[in-house]
Order: sequence, then structure tokens, then C-alpha cells
Amino acid sequence: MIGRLNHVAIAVPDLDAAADQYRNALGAKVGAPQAEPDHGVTVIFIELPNTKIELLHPLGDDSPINGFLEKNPAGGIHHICYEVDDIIAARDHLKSIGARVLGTGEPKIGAHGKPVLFLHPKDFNGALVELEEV
Ligand SMILES: C[C@@H](C(=O)O)C(=O)SCCNC(=O)CCNC(=O)[C@H](O)C(C)(C)COP(=O)(O)OP(=O)(O)OC[C@H]1O[C@@H](n2cnc3c(N)ncnc32)[C@H](O)[C@@H]1OP(=O)(O)O
Ligand SMILES: [Co+2]
Repeated sequence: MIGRLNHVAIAVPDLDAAADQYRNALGAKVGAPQAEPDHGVTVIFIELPNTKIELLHPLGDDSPINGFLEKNPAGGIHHICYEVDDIIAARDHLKSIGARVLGTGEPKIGAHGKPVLFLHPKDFNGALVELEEV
């Protein structure tokens, strides 16, 4: 069902510092900050030849990543995003086998303008999974 790795997301306490580090220390192609108010985050995408890194920082008061950054004040790997062809079929299959789909259960439009869903980390080996329909 899952296809390519779309991105690995890293929650960071200082978005500018993290972007500068990827640009200068690692020589990466770093995009501009992108506010995603519907998701409670500001993101910066880093384009790698085979995938992307998504730097995440809280936006607004009730960001879903606040708790994670409190537990991991230096930052940390927050989620992995896999591509799927049909997000509704993927969701219904996962629900039917008891996996918890987060939020309302309806896909939201993600940072690439495509529908996304999240699966509870406790159901996936401690790793928060995002699915993106491509
Ligand atoms: C823009 C878009 C895009 O790419 O298009 C994005 O990525 S938006 C990216 C931001 N959006 C999201 O993450 C949306 C989905 N996420 C959520 O709904 C939430 O973050 C949850 C995953 C439910 C966690 O929420 P919260 O931290 O408030 O809950 P909680 O403290 O009760 O956590 C429950 C347990 O899960 C663990 N936990 C929390 N966040 C985790 C993470 N990212 N990876 C692995 N484990 C995690 C906690 O440590 C805790 O474990 P213990 O009980 O063992 O201590
Ligand atoms: Co993401």
C-alpha cells in the first residue's frame, strides 16, 4: 500500500538556526518558511535527491508538536511520511485492522497541497506516521 518516502520531519526549537545549519553545515537546498495554520506548525522543506526533510516548529497556542518539544527540548525526529495512491482506501483499511487515525479521521490538506492523515505512534512502533496521497 505505501510507496515512496515523502519526507522525514524533525521538530526543532529554533527554525532559523536549523535552516542555517542544513544550508551551511550540510550544504543542503533549504526552502522558505511556510506557515501551515491548519496544522499548527511552520515548516521548512529541505530538498534531497531522494526525499525531503521537513523542519517543524510550533505555530499558534495549541500546536500538536508542543508536547513533543517539551519532552525533547533540543528537537527530534517527529514523523515519517509515506506516499499512498488512495488515502481513503488506506485509511479504511487501517481503521478496519484497529489502527488509530488521528484527528477527525478525515484527511486535511498538507504542506504540498495534497491530502494527509496521521496514524498514532503507539500503533506503529513508536513512530508517528503521516500518509500523503500523491
Ligand atoms: C504540515 C504537515 C505536512 O507534512 O503536510 C505536517 O507534517 S503537520 C505535523 C504536525 N501535526 C501532527 O503531528 C498531527 C498528528 N499528531 C498528533 O495528533 C499528536 O501530535 C499526537 C501524535 C497524538 C501526540 O500528541 P501529544 O504529544 O499531545 O500526546 P501525548 O502527550 O498524549 O502523547 C501520547 C504518547 O505519544 C508519544 N508521542 C507524541 N508525539 C510523538 C511523536 N511525534 N513520535 C512518537 N511518539 C510520540 C508521547 O511521548 C506519549 O508517549 P508516552 O505516553 O509513552 O509518554
Ligand atoms: Co509532515
